[in-house]
Order: sequence, then structure tokens, then C-alpha cells
Amino acid sequence: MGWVAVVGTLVLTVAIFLSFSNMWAFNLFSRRPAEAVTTPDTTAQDAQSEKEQDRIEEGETQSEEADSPQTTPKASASTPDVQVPALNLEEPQPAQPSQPKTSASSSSLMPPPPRISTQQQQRRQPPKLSPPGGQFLVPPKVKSLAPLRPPPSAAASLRAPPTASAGSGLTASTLAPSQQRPSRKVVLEPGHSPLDWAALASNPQNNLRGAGLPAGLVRVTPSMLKAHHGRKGVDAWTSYNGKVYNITPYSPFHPGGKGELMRGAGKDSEKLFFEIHPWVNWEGILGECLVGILVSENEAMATANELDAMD
Ligand code: HEM
Repeated sequence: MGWVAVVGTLVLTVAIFLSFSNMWAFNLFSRRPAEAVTTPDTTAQDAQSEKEQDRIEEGETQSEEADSPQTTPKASASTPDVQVPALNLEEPQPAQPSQPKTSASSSSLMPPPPRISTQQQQRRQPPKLSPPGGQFLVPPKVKSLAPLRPPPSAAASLRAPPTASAGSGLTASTLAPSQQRPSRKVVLEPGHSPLDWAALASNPQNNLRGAGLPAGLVRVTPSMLKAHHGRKGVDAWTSYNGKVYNITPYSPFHPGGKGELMRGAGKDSEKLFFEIHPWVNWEGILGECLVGILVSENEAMATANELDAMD
């Protein structure tokens, strides 16, 4: 019986020894128990040794993983130090009145927009286009020393330069109405308007060239032209651009009067005509009054000699 007690004591001793040895081995190869064993007053040297130990263990693990890369990842016995709260979307999280309201807890929520005062709101509003009085803006007045005029047209460049006839170098068309020369138009007799003349000239039955003339154009010498002075029942001829016209039928229709028109009778009126009204279409008005062409006395004499020689 005593022998059995001795054996039992030995077995118990061996068991206790084995249990202690297991704890030591577990502490040596396991991390969690080592941390658990680590006391809060662990020095920095102990922490350094632990890090080195961790690096060794990780190296060993990596080498083992490299040797057998297809093995399943091994679970680690370590647990995270930070407790992650479990979120439940279905059940609202109960309020935690125990937690104090700190800036850290409120930082997770967006702060409410700051209140804007009425003056700030008025300042933030876009500017109004109309003045507060409701009156429309008046465009600024342009103070121009020169009178406003339209830009010069293309026809202005084609006009003749101002002549000295106006004295100051200005023509009647460029002067203001108050500064222009008074009109020298005359009051025409009834039935002698420009339209009446146009109707008369458009009728081919009216012989506007004059009586006793050949059908064709007449070779008019300066002496012949001079002989048609328009007095004593003689028609008035005038030359323009090398052609001779009978102006007698047109005299009662001339807006400037018969007297003005007769200033060109028996001579060339091209210069006079252009001095007064260069814009007037001579050919368009007096086309049916064309007598012939102006030739020199020598040309007319030579032509007469040629005709006599032919006879
Ligand atoms: C040859 C000598 C001529 C003289 C001296 C003369 C003179 C005048 C004068 C002083 C006026 C008035 C201008 C004014 O103040 O408004 C006038 C107007 C006029 N004359 Fe003559 N003229 C002559 C020949 C002609 C001829 C041959 C024609 C026709 C082909 C003609 C057609 C006109 C026309 C149409 C007007 C009106 C112009 C307008 O309303 O702007 N004149 N003329």
C-alpha cells in the first residue's frame, strides 16, 4: 500500500512537471500567451525583443509559405486591439448617453450650415439689372463736337472733288439746307412737267429734231451751230459731247427755265451743263432731239468736195 502511494506521488509529480513544461513551451511558441504574460510595466527593451521575435516568427512563416505556397492560410491567434463595433442596419443603435459629447464623436457627422443673416443674404444675391427705383437706365449721351453723319458711301468716292464754284470749296450737296444756294427752278406751265416731256419724247410720231432736216444725222459745222441761235423763229441747237441737239422743243420743259437753257444755244454747252447739274442724264432727256454730229469747217468742206467730185 505504501509502495502504491509512492508511485502515485511520482506520477503526480511527473504530471505537474509536464504541465509546467507545456506552459513554458506554449509561452515560447505562442504569441497570445506571451502578450498575456507581458505585464504593463514592460520596458522598451522587452518590446524590442518582442518585435525581433515577431520578425523571426514572420520570417519563418513566410519561408514555410514559400516552401508550400498552396497551403491554406493559417489562422492567427492574435486578436485586434481595437474593438470594432458591430453595426446592425435593421435595428437602430440605441443612444449612448454615457458617452460625453466630444469633438471626436461629433466630427463623424456633418455640421449644420451656418446661419446667414439677412444682410449677408442680401449681399449674396446677384446684382439686379434694373435700379431699385424701377427706372430704366438711360444710355449715356455722346458728346460729339462734330454733327453725326452716316459713313461715306461707295458712291462718295466716285464723286468729283469739290470745285471752287462754291467759293468755300463746298458743293451744294455737302452744305446744310440753310447754307445751300436758293433753288433757281422755275414754275413750269401746266402740261410741261418732266413726265409730260417723257411722254412726248417717247412718241416716235413727234419730230423733235426740227423741220426740213434729212432722215439721217446731219454733219453740223460750228457755223451751222452758231446759226441756230433760237431767235426769230430759228431753232436753237447746242452741242454736247460731239453731238448736236435741237433744244427748242425742250425749252418749255426745262426746270431751270427757257432763259437758262438758251444760254447754250448756238454753241457747245457741255461745260455749262456740268457746272450746274452734272447729275442730269442729258442723253436720256434729249435723245430724240439729236440733229447730227459736230464736224469742223474743213471736214465739212472736204466732204462737200468729195460729194461734188462724185457727181
Ligand atoms: C445748257 C444750258 C443750261 C443751263 C444754263 C441750265 C440751267 C439750269 C438751272 C439754273 C437749273 C435749276 C437748278 C436749281 O437751282 O435747281 C436747271 C435745272 C435743270 N436742268 Fe438745266 N440748264 C441747261 C441745260 C439743260 C439741259 C440741256 C437739260 C436737259 C438735258 C437740262 C435739264 C435740267 C433738269 C432736269 C433740271 C432740274 C434738275 C434738278 O431738279 O435737280 N438743263 N438747269
